[in-house]
Amino acid sequence: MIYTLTVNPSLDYMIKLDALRIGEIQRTSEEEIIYGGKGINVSRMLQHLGLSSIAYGFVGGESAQMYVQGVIGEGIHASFLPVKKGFTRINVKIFADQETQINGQGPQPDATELEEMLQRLSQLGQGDILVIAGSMQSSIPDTYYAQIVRMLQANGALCIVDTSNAALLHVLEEKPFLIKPNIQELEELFRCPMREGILFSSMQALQQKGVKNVLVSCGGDGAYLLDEQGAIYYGKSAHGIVVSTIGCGDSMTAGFLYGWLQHGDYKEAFRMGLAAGSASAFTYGIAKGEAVKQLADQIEIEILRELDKN
Ligand SMILES: Nc1ncnc2c1ncn2[C@@H]1O[C@H](COP(=O)(O)OP(=O)(O)O)[C@@H](O)[C@H]1O
Ligand SMILES: O=P(O)(O)OC[C@H]1O[C@](O)(COP(=O)(O)O)[C@@H](O)[C@@H]1O
Repeated sequence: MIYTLTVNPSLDYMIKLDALRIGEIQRTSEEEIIYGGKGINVSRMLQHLGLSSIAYGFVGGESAQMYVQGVIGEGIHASFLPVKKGFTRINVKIFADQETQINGQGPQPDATELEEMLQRLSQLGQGDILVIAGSMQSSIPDTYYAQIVRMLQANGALCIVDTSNAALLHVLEEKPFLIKPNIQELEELFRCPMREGILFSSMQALQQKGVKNVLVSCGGDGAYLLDEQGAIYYGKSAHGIVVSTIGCGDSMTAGFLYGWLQHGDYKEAFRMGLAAGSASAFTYGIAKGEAVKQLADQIEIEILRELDKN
């Protein structure tokens, strides 16, 4: 079974403005609430591609009910733990001449609540896949994701992680199956701009720590994959009219997982990841499965380095 974990889900309040004018009272021209958060977006894209998953996470306060009902209403299997302190955050996504995002803090799980989640996750084992995605609230130790990956991999489950900064650094030590930083997150991690040569050596440094596959997304510039056999691929994004880039990374993670489960091949997984990311860029929200499959044929992938023969 596939599981996703979103420790800090969000009601994504998507609003359209002609232009964003700081310091003024403005009225929206369109508005919508999307039940967001990185893991949930992964579950949603998997569902659109025909794969079911169970979404775990923490919710809190009065916004929790709206969130959980919204997610379940979409047919996503959700099992969220209530947190006493704080409320499920509302992330404001402004579409004007540019995209602006203001992400909230979210509910603060305490030690007992964090332990309860670990108990729940400890049931996963051989044949299960957990996708952990998103940032963590300040009450959660930086080592929490690493602790989860250690426990699950010892049980025989496979882990995919999309996070950044200290949480990502700790996770690397546990050698997950896949990480998917974007280029900015990689630059933050290595504290330097990622020109091509540096990018490859950085991806290899991450793999030397034990991560099997490193997928680095670069927005409209496509993505790079270093697979577990040492091959490096570059894939271009598809061309189209960009509507919203929110959820592109999550779509890419889901597409990659889908492609890998379908074909057992990293290049095909990469193709589906790129197609899913771009399809969501051309959609307001997470793209439908049909749109992803149509784009997959147009995705061009270059092999930059062949497989390691040793
Ligand atoms: N402007 C865009 N045009 C086409 N495809 C895009 C665009 N932005 C993102 N994508 C696709 O989605 C993938 C993930 O996007 P990215 O913005 O790098 O992720 P994240 O949301 O994690 O920052 C990219 O590698 C690309 O395939
Ligand atoms: O957990 P974080 O890093 O605060 O991000 C949460 C936000 O990320 C999203 O999942 C979108 O993520 P991506 O654009 O990186 O795919 C939003 O739905 C949500 O508001």
